[in-house]
Amino acid sequence: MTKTLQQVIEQKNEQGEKAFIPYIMAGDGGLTHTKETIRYLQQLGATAIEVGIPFSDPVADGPVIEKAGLRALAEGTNLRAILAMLEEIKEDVQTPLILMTYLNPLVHFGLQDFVKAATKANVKGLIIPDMPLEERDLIQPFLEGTDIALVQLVSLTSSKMRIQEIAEAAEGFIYAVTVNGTTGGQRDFQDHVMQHLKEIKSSVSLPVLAGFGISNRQTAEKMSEGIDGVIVGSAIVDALHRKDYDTIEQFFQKEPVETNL
Ligand SMILES: O=P(O)(O)OC[C@@H](O)[C@@H](O)c1c[nH]c2ccccc12
Repeated sequence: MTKTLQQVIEQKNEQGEKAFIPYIMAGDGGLTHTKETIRYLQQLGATAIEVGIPFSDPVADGPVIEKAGLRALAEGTNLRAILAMLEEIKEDVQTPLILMTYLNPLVHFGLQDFVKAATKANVKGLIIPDMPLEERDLIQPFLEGTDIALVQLVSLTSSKMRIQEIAEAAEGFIYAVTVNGTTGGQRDFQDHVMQHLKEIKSSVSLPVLAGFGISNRQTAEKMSEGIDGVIVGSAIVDALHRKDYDTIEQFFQKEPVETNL
């Protein structure tokens, strides 16, 4: 039996390392490129990889990811093709894959069919930012008995009570959103963000990872103090688009690797 997303993150932490989850947009540069990118990030030592499904109305996304999504859609990328591609490479990919998608493409695909296809493609986690906790029964019944974790987001404005509610339902890890707003950009984090992250960490048993606005190694290290790791999206998506691999590799401890990119 392969490890769950939560186990993989916990194992990383037990080794004294923070989890690092890069986000990529499926189909940006074409699906063959996405395939190679997944292999590359696995080789670099990503703890898991968050794979974004392009969508025309990405309400939580800032300009970098929105544009990447539009490029992917212009390439003709769709959910079915992405799942087929992931199934094709599943034998070579041990790094857990987390799909990040808005609800609309899933409903369009059919939720039950989607879960079946995602299970076949060995997907280990799911982030649906426009599906509030209260609506999770839309998909949760189909996820029972699979090892796909439905990851929940906690925001800066979530109350203690809300954090508790979310923590009870959450799986995999808690995604602590570090800004009020959309993905991307280089931010000056306020001190209270660190405090907020530590509070979340002290009130939940799942691993806590922070994401939104982390654009370099230094910020990644600072944000992960006292919690279990970070997620970086826009900085990775932008660097991949510019073929700037040094920027990507700065986030990893490891030596540079051979790549077909
Ligand atoms: O791009 P940033 O600021 O590094 O943030 C991570 C983020 O991109 C990724 O996790 C993500 C992309 N789209 C999302 C929508 C909602 C929640 C999270 C996401």
